[in-house]
Amino acid sequence: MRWADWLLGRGQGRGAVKLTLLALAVYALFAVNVAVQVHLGLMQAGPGAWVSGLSLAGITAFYLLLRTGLSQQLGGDPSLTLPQSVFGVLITAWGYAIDPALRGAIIAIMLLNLVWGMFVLSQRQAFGLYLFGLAALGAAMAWGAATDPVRFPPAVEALHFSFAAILMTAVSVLSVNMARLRAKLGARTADLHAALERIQYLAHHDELTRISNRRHLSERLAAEQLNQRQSGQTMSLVLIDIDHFKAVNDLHGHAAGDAVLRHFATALQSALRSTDFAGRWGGEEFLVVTPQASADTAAALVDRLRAALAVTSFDSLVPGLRITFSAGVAECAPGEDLHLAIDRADRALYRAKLAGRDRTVSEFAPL
Ligand SMILES: Nc1nc2c(ncn2[C@@H]2O[C@H](COP(=O)(O)OP(=O)(O)OP(=O)(O)O)[C@@H](O)[C@H]2O)c(=O)[nH]1
Repeated sequence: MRWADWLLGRGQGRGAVKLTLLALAVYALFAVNVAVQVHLGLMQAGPGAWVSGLSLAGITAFYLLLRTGLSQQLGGDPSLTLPQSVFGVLITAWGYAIDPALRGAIIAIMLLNLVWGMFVLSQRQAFGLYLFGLAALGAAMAWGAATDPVRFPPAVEALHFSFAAILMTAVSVLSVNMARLRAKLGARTADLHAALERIQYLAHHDELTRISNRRHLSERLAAEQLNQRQSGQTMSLVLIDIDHFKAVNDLHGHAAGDAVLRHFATALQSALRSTDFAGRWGGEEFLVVTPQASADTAAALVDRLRAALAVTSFDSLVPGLRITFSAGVAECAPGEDLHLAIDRADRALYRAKLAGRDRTVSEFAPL
């Protein structure tokens, strides 16, 4: 709805603008009430106009700060809930001090000031606002009773203050409890977000090497195949298998084997171009996908990895340990069944192993 957008804006602070408009409506009705009181001779015109005018001007200023987004630049809480509540308390206490005709409504208005921040203020802020409201009302009543005991009979003021204190304390207990609940809920939501992020991470990554797992690779591969259909270009797949890895485990222990896998995955990631992606296909086997690349381009990537691995030292794990790998490269034509291409890469890898390991073999699609 366009007029609603104009009134409330479209940004993040829409909720706060809405609440401030509600406050503006309350103060406008309050001003109408004051005007009726003045008309009936129950209140003096001067103080009535001052209270209504200042409260409307103040809340309008808050509305403009929120609606124009200026409140976001002021730092602190962009909804300006605490300043608005403090303003409400001050204007209420001051209005009472200049004309006690507001006596009938004063407690209700003070309570409204406390309730206003219930869904935003922290426990400390809610408690502080309560003390401030009590002090401001007490000061207005005490000042009136001391300076004008005819219009502010001390006994009546004391009685009203004690009613206000009881009700404001009760509302403040509710408000502080609400803030505590909100804080708990916030912490729980943050925990859930963190858990969800962790689950999403684990769903896509191999826990040991921190690179993509087989599930994520398969998803990306399927997406890449769609791109490939549109571009009509060949992509290549490379299956890589670390040579004699069982011996690493058997001779140096499973922990050393794990560390070798992590080192290997890191070296593999650094050898990739920005468009390539790789992951752990299973055990000591890795799959590299090179979009828009021929088998020769993919083999060049494998050469880079072999060169990087040749200068990678595993001495910190096992002194003198050398790691080599075998690779099978297969081109995948647009629209070709991915499984067939992976099978071809697997066959090429097998041939590389048979031929003596530490080498790359390419297998091309049958014509
Ligand atoms: N440390 C460790 N070892 C693993 C992991 N996954 C698989 N392996 C081991 O990897 C080894 C694979 O051995 P094989 O399939 O016999 O192959 P290989 O010894 O590498 O020999 P070739 O592939 O023929 O060169 C097995 O000993 C598995 O236990 C892992 O996550 N951590």
